[in-house]
Amino acid sequence: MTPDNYDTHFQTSIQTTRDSVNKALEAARPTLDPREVGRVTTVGRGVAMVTGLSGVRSEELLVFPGDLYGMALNVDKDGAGVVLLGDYGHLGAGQEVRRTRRVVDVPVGNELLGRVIAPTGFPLDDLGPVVTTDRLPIEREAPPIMHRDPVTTPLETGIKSVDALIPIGRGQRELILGDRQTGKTSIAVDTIINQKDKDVLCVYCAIGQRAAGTATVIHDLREHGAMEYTTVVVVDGDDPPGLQFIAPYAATSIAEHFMEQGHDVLIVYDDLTRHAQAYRELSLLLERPPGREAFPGDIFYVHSRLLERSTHLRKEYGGGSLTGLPIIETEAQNISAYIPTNLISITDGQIYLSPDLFQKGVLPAVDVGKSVSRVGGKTQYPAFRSVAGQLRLSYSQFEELEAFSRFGTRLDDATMATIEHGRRVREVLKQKPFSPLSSAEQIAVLLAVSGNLLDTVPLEDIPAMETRIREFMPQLPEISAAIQDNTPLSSDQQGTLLARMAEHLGIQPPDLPTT
Ligand SMILES: Nc1ncnc2c1ncn2[C@@H]1O[C@H](COP(=O)(O)OP(=O)(O)OP(=O)(O)O)[C@@H](O)[C@H]1O
Repeated sequence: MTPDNYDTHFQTSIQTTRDSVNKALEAARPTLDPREVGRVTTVGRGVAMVTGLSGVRSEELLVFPGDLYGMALNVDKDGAGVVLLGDYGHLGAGQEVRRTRRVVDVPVGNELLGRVIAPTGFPLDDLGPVVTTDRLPIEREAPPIMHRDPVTTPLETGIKSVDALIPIGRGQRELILGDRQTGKTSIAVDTIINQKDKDVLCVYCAIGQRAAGTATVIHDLREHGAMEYTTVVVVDGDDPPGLQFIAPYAATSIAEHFMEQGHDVLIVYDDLTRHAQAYRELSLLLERPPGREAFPGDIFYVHSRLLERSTHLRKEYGGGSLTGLPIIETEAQNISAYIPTNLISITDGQIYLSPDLFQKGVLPAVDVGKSVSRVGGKTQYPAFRSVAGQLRLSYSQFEELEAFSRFGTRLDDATMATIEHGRRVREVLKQKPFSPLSSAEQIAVLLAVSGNLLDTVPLEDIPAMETRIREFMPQLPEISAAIQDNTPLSSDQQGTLLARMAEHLGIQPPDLPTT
């Protein structure tokens, strides 16, 4: 090697060594990952107080040891009150807590259809992990008023007493309330089952229910093929109150994602009484001042900001809709208690289920007098309205007359006829669970009873008559055509339909000429 060559070789090897030393230094340099770490001071039932996190924001997600997450709810200068979102048995004072700088969010997307998940997105079925590309925060602003359109399309429940007397529209919020075991869940589940082939996606959110009750609902949905278009969000009564509190918000974000893609969506909150109780528990533990019935002062806001997210979006914003069916359990039929009155004033109507009617076997036990739908009437198909328009009024009048007749008063023939007719209407409105009727079938059956066709039929034969009318439906295509054309049934058309049904049933209708 010449001295020149030697020099070049030496320089190159020095450079190589320098490069590798630099590389090694770079790899060994500690990366600074600033983390704000605080300490737990106390742990209560489902809440923890933490200090040392000066920058923590309200509703921020915090991480505790053992992969336990919490949501900061009370933030003040001395520390933060945190709602725990998981099993907190291992947590104690002095343990570390870290900020995440993000809010609580939930996976969203079509992958969730058919799944049963916790409000955190954790799978509760045996279908493997929930893998979605999108996530949304659980707390989101409701769509602004300029993004909203009037409610115009009916949401068919398949339940005669609801569709005929208290119709619901897509984008409406209709409260279902009643004492325990009066059939509240059944109405909601029947409505979900009736959305099959109607292009409506559903989210059922069980809050604080018995595990057995929720399992039955999921079984019923599976059995009737409704899980294909439904997501179930479950939080048990035994779960921490923090999880119960976030559940309806998480479920709404899942539903909103479908709505923003242009789908019509139905969400059931079963039930918001448990949700209010969980929030009351958290608020009392966080030492917030109690108000009426010991609920915190912002309980109205908690529910209104949830239900404001139900709406019908304008076409420019996707045209989807979110119909909300919140459920509330009353105590001793007291619908003027704090939470029921709050929700009655937030929603666009209510379906009240009466324990008295339930005991008498009038099922579903819908109390027509105390139920109302403030926007759904406008969405009813014109063909439906032409048959059921007067039904609500005449049914209420019948109920009054019937109550009066119990005093043993002697009644004239016309009044007796009205009562007998009303009894048949009531019999027709009875319906078993999981037996939804299409709108056309409902119109035919209601036409038969409102056209006095069934007045001579004994009460016990009414269900059989209804079955025969439904079987006869394929021969009454006019009804389906009127629904499709959005036209009412003229009195001539009604007369013809009644005559054909009378002939099929072998009944002499009172208003048709005898032959
Ligand atoms: N239309 C109906 N016909 C016959 N039985 C019904 C009808 N609706 C509900 N039931 C029965 O009534 C019982 C109570 O129904 P459901 O569980 O829906 O009531 P709930 O008010 O939601 O109860 P909870 O207070 O436990 O939440 C159930 O056994 C159900 O099968």
